[in-house]
Amino acid sequence: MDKNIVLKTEHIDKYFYDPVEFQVLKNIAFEVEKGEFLTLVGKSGSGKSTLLYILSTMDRDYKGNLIIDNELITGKSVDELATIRNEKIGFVFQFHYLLAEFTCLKNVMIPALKLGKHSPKEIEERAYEKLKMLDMQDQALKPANKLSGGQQQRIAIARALINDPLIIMGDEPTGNLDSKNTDIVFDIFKDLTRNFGQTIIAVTHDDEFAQKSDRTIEMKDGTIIGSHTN
Ligand SMILES: Nc1ncnc2c1ncn2[C@@H]1O[C@H](COP(=O)(O)OP(=O)(O)OP(=O)(O)O)[C@@H](O)[C@H]1O
Repeated sequence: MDKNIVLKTEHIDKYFYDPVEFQVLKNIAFEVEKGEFLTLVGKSGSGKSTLLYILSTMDRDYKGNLIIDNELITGKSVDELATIRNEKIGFVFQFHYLLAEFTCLKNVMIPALKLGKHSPKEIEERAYEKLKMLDMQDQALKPANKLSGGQQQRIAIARALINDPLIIMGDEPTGNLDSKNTDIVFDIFKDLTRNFGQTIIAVTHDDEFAQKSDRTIEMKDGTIIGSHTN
């Protein structure tokens, strides 16, 4: 098998017990290849966010297996998961959660400072590199809250890239953007997958965004009902 699989789920089931027992995910099994731009779609309540939470190693309470980078993630401790997450996963959310008073540069540096693998000077250089990739280097020293929504999302993408993650997970990454900025974010994701071998898994309600991605997994009532190569 010469496919380069970066993430795999095997028969993932998940239940919620409050207020009554309810199976939110049923037998979720799929693989994601390196460099793939994958979108997860489905009606509200179909289980997309619950699944993304598991894929991003933030939820440990499920049945089945999650494998990332050929390593079994299921069963690891909270601390082990935090390390794996910092090293291998970048996050882009609907709301960017930038620290408003901090400069853009500092915001981008934070996940690398937390990881503590490089000196602050090296991290600053890397942060400038990422800002440059996103054409945001001129904004580096501005406080994050002085930028437009679209610009702030680009800073959030630079922040997600700072530790050179294996996978970027997006939870409605364009949910708060107008169509022009949605297109910009889409083009950035496409460029990252095409030219930098980045893998992206994004939950979206935007059908057009999904149809332009490489592959769309469709969920309904906690199951995968389709996987379409676009
Ligand atoms: N903590 C929880 N306890 C109980 N039920 C929950 C919990 N979180 C989510 N659910 C239920 O699980 C189902 C799936 O929710 P989830 O948020 O994963 O759906 P979704 O597809 O991401 O929806 P949306 O598109 O609206 O974000 C829903 O019926 C929701 O009400």
